[in-house]
Amino acid sequence: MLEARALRKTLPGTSPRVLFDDLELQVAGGECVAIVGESGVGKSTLLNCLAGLEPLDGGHIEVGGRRIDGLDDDAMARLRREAYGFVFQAFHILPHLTLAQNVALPLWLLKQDDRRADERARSMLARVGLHGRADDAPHTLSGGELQRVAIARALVHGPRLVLADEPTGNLDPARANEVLDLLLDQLRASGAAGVLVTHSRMAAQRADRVLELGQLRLMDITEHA
Ligand SMILES: Nc1ncnc2c1ncn2[C@@H]1O[C@H](COP(=O)(O)OP(=O)(O)OP(=O)(O)O)[C@@H](O)[C@H]1O
Repeated sequence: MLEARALRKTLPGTSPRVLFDDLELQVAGGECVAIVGESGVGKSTLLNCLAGLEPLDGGHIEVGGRRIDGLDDDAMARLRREAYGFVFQAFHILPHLTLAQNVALPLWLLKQDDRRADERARSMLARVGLHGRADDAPHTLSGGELQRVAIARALVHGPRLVLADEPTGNLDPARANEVLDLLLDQLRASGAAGVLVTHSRMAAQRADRVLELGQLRLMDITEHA
């Protein structure tokens, strides 16, 4: 589902710094890998490169069989809308929209019929345990509940790849566990590939594989995580 080969990224500046070189990453559909590593090592930058939001110096990336390198900005933006789901620590839930409207956003961007988008958003909210809250405003929800909304929104359009950056960073351990269970269940059910960047050992251990970014590559540390 995700194939990244020979990725190279250098940070520009007066003294350019190589963040990764000859980096390989393959993630199958329904599989979730965690990426860990010291602060500043380049985890979020790698996620941005996988999303086509930051340029690479070399290598190639395929998502659902489509190469993303070489796509122009419009084609990349389209592919991102269709094939990607994003979950971030800060939720990015829009305060003036209801929960159902927030979850329906990816479907609106794909120009789906409003009524059908609303139905799918509501059914997705029910799947993440927020049945009956679809017409509520985001400010009435707790942090854990908001992260459930973010997961519903990331998956509502059936993406092939879900990128999550510290999705449990601001939640207490019990809530973090629940949110992770939900994310992993939904990934497996939908057959999407998941890449989860995290500092949390607990979160990393829940993934199918744990990869550490260090010395410019990803190393499989699943056995030691
Ligand atoms: N736009 C940019 N221009 C220059 N340097 C940047 C830019 N964005 C990030 N960096 C640098 O790139 C390095 C990697 O940052 P990145 O956020 O990817 O690390 P990280 O591993 O995700 O860190 P953390 O775990 O602290 O979030 C850092 O040294 C950071 O200062």
